[in-house]
Amino acid sequence: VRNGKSECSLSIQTQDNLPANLNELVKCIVISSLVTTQRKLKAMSLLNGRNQLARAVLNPNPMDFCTKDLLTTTSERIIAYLKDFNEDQKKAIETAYAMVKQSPSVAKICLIHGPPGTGKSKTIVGLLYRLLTENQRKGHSDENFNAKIKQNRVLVCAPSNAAVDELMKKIILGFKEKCKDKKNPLGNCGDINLVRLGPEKSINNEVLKFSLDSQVNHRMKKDLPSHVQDMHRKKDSLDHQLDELSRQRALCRGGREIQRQELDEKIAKVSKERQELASKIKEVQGRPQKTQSIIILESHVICCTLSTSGGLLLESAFRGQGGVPFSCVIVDEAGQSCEVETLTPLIHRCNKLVLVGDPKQLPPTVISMKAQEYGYDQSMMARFYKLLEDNVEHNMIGRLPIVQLTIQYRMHPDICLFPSNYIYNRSLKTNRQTETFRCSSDWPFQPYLVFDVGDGSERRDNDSYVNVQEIKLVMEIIKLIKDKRKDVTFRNIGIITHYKAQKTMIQKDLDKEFDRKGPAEVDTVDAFQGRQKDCVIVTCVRANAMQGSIGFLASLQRLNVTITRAKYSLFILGHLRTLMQLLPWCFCENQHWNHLIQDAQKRGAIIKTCDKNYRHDAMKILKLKPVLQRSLTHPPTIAPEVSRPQGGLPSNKLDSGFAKTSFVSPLYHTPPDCSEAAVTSKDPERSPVQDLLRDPRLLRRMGADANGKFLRDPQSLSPQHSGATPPAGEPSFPVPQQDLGSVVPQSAVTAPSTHKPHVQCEPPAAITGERPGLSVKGSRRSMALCPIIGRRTAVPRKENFHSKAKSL
Ligand SMILES: Nc1ncnc2c1ncn2[C@@H]1O[C@H](COP(=O)(O)OP(=O)(O)OP(=O)(O)O)[C@@H](O)[C@H]1O
Repeated sequence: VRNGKSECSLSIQTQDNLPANLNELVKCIVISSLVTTQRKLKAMSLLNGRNQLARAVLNPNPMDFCTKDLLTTTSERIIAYLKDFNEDQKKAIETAYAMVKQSPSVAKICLIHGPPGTGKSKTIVGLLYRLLTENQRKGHSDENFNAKIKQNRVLVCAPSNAAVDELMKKIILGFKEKCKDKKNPLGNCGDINLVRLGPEKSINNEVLKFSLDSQVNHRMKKDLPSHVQDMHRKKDSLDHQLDELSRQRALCRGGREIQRQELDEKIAKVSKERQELASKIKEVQGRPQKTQSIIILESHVICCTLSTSGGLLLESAFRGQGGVPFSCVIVDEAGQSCEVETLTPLIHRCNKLVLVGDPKQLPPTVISMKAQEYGYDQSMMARFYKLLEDNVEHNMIGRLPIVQLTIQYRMHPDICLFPSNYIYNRSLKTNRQTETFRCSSDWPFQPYLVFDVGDGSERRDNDSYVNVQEIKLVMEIIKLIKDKRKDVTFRNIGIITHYKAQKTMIQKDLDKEFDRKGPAEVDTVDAFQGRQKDCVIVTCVRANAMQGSIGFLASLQRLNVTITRAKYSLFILGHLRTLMQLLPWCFCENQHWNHLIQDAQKRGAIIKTCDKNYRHDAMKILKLKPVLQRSLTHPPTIAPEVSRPQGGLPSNKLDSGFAKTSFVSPLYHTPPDCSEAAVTSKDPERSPVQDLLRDPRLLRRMGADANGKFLRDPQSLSPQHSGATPPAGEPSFPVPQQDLGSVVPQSAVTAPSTHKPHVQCEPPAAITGERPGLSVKGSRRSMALCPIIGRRTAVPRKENFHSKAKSL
């Protein structure tokens, strides 16, 4: 600090396009740190020499993955503990536990696949409990919590700080709750020792007291003589003074030159004093490295980002200790980290890797198209998953060696229905209690509706898009929700849009309407990954029936995250003709939205609307009169014991008198002036693939002859999911055909045209370089400066946890 100003020296090397004798000011922007990249490089270069898992990672075969058949003996106490878990979760815990208990020299990987809300974090906590408590009871050395080398130390990582912190909150709650003697806990987190590595500024306040730095500070201060403690207090006070002076300096604008100078001088003086004091403290109390190492060695669970696990801190703490420092490495959100990032914690030579995640949700964010071409945006978990699925398909193995979590605790069953059938091969079921809560009459709104905003049109806004009509409808819906439920707050409603310009405009309207106390949070789908809201409104924006391109909206993973965030109500707003248009030049582009819309159509969940009816049509989100209400998805079924296949409870049992209207009322008929926006499908029973097969160009591309006979396997172009929306009448969609007429009259139904002229088609997102929440131009600029961005900065997820975590 010189004259009250912070200065730093930089050495800049140029590629000779700047004159060497440049005397002008040069503006420098820090684009990114290379630390993470260096760690990834290090992990790759060390992989072969250090780790027996290397072969399994590079050239995996099914034997490298552990299966459910590994049996372990379980104590009464563990059996009692596991009562809180469902069967899948128990299997996952037992499988991973058995793997860790195998000889440390046997390299093995355990894959735990958990669709949205299926309790991945809960399962990790259960696994940690299983691993860390067994030995304590048997009087092993781990009972001594000061033991330098833990028998059972676990490294828990996730790709982002936010994800690590969210998981940590659950670990803390889980272990504190199960502490044997709460008044005399054996560790700093119930009966275990827990530490969070990483810079304090990136750690969530709720878990900050477990950070390595605060534990080091606490321990060092505690053991210090009183005069050093005084020095610490003095330093804290100088910090405080500096903050205050800087604040005054920032406010001192205009022509107050003398005052500014005085403040600058004071700041310089206090800074100098603080710096000298800090050096003195270091001198007298010694370096914190030793304390850091002790805390790390004493910890049972070490939590950090994948990148931090490759830092020098862990390496130096374990140097000279001998043996492998961890009994296993657990990676949460493994579907969201790049391969090389996932390699990082393996530098510690641990042979047991547990990957927990969902490759069917958003993959790692990689901006560079080139990097994407080389598969850099594919996670290790996704690669393993594909390989194992291929093995099953080719009968090389009988079943997938992946533990699947299949019971979800988040969504209303009507919301869960489509993702379960289409994305998760009909395997995702709703926990019965969750179903009862979600269908409760306390919640006055319908669970699942798709609004066809037929008169909406997209407008380019710089490098993004807006759709003003959809915004109008969003506002009508929000106003209605707010009107009906005064208790609905910012935390309860999420508005998801894929376009920055739309987000900004909605935010402005919300601020205006609700005086900045907006009842909803607006953001991109990427920001919502891992989070949930009571009600989610999706505005799709794209409405370009002439071109049909929907950009990055088309990705199945993005669609999946978009439609699986809501607990009670999901309202999707879009221009359905654009969304379901199957493009002749890119068969795959809109196929997923096409399926979603066809499914909604079969379930009678589509509401066609246009400008003059927005307010009126928004009312249709209200639940129906009890006598007329029925599940949109299923007739009543007898629920099996724990959970049952998708479909709401017969809502007439539960819904109360909030209703204003009914699905069979004329309200739901297409108003005459909306006919333009008819939802299109020639034959609702015909699958989109069948429709496409009529197009000779597509037939050729799919390897079929003019009669539609396949010359090669059409699977490569057909939806990759065997759970694709089945034709009406199949058991999973038992809505009778006549239901369709009550919402969208059959007469309005026409086929999506696959014969648009090629020249008018906009290139797909992959070509335009579109990125979620980024402007097109912005992303190109980023590509030039920063070829690869491995991680998005995630926003804390799972807001429902906050209230509990406050009591930590
Ligand atoms: N066996 C269970 N019994 C009761 N509730 C459960 C069970 N498993 C999970 N839950 C609840 O389901 C919710 C979601 O759990 P969790 O956060 O662990 O899921 P997740 O798979 O990590 O979610 P996400 O998809 O957001 O990553 C939590 O409120 C949790 O308490």
